[in-house]
Amino acid sequence: MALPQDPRPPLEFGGPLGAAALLLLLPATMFHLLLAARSGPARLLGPPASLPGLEALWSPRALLLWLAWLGLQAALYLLPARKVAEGQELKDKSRLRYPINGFQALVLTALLVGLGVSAGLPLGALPEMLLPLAFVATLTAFIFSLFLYMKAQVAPVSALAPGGNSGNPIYDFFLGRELNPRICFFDFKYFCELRPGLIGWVFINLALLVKEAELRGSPSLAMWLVNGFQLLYVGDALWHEEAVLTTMDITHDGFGFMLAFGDIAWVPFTYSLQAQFLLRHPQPLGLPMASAICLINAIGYYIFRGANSQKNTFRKNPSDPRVAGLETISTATGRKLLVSGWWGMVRHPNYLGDLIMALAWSLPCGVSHLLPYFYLLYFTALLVHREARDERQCLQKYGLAWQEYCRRVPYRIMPYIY
Ligand SMILES: NC(=O)C1=CN([C@@H]2O[C@H](COP(=O)(O)OP(=O)(O)OC[C@H]3O[C@@H](n4cnc5c(N)ncnc54)[C@H](OP(=O)(O)O)[C@@H]3O)[C@@H](O)[C@H]2O)C=CC1
Ligand SMILES: CC(C)=CCC[C@@H](C)[C@H]1CC=C2C3=C(CC[C@@]21C)[C@@]1(C)CC[C@H](O)C(C)(C)[C@@H]1CC3
Repeated sequence: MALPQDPRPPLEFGGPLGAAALLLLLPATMFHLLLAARSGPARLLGPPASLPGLEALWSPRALLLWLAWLGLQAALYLLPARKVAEGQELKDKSRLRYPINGFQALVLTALLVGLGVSAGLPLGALPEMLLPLAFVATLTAFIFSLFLYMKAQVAPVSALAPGGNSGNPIYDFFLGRELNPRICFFDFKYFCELRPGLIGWVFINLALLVKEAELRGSPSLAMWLVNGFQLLYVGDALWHEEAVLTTMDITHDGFGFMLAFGDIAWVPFTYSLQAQFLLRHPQPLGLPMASAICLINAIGYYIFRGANSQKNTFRKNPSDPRVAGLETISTATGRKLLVSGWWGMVRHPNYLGDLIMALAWSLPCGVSHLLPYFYLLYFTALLVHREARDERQCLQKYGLAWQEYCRRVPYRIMPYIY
């Protein structure tokens, strides 16, 4: 493994051509999945049974609902927070401050939706609006990314992200130029990463469950499992909201189309694919199988949470008794790397746990269709690519110490396999 010599970051995602292709491919894939999930054959591969006209995509009601949703989440973000956390140190040695009130936003949204439903709000009508909602979310992502691109023109150089400033407008629009774009205390990237899309995902799932109950008398066991597992995942992310401040997205990546579209459109409309599939393709699921799937999800969650918490605790305070006994290697930066505990098993144990959970989310959908396994396939590709990006950055940051870590912990994600 050679240490990188060139201080300019290499172009990622296939450079400008790859970025241009992804700008079209990502929204096209999302619409393909939405259409496939509602079609009889539910084919992942191959063209959808029919293409929607503009009237199926455009709806003023969907636009209003979407704007109200964004407004509500922005208002909840601005409410007084139980804690204000500091982010990682920036290039100019300053630290940004972030409100920790994401879980509170989830609970308040649930209360408001509950009140709305008891006042007659037809939650079961939401599944019929998914297509136009996804359309306005995509439009919003394009317009918002354009705003972010222009905002970066007037940002100081110290506010720019390490990548995303190649000079090629398509590449930079896709990757994002500014690291932490914000207006006053309102941080756009942090807000989008955890609020409208992630919370929206849970309520889309819930609406699909309600619709299934309307259609068939009660929700199926498979639908309960998918809703429960994904609610646990989102609730966990918001409960441990502060931990997102050390992820690659916040500390390294600029905020451009990739993350804006990913956060506000891709996450709610493609991560709810299993529940969308189950609404139109009910699957029988017995208790023994359901228990086995719950066990798989629990194992995945145990590894995911254990690994993420161990690293966060260690990064916050290496002398914390929960991590003080773990073996470490020193690096030239003064920071240490864990080489025992979860991080001594593979170099990305948190990815392993996340992938096991992804499998558990698809299994309730049976094995008759490939479509509900899209998340598992896409997520494997995303994490393998993300792992390679992270390794490159760590090698640059930690040099020989990282090489020593790779020697001591040879597997990346899956022990003895990868
Ligand atoms: N559901 C989804 O769509 C997605 C979920 N995720 C999940 O998000 C979570 C966060 O992932 P991500 O941001 O990619 O990265 P990680 O949380 O894995 O963080 C990687 C960083 O951890 C630090 N690190 C690496 N090895 C060690 C070690 N041995 N000891 C101490 N520190 C170490 C390094 O940063 P430093 O040394 O600077 O602290 C490295 O850059 C994961 O659980 C992932 O599965 C991610 C993407 C999408
Ligand atoms: C294909 C495409 C548009 C890619 C963009 C990728 C984004 C969808 C993901 C990048 C990193 C993410 C994270 C989460 C959701 C998906 C995105 C935005 C996350 C918020 C999910 C919940 C986890 O607990 C998490 C907080 C660790 C996680 C952070 C990274």
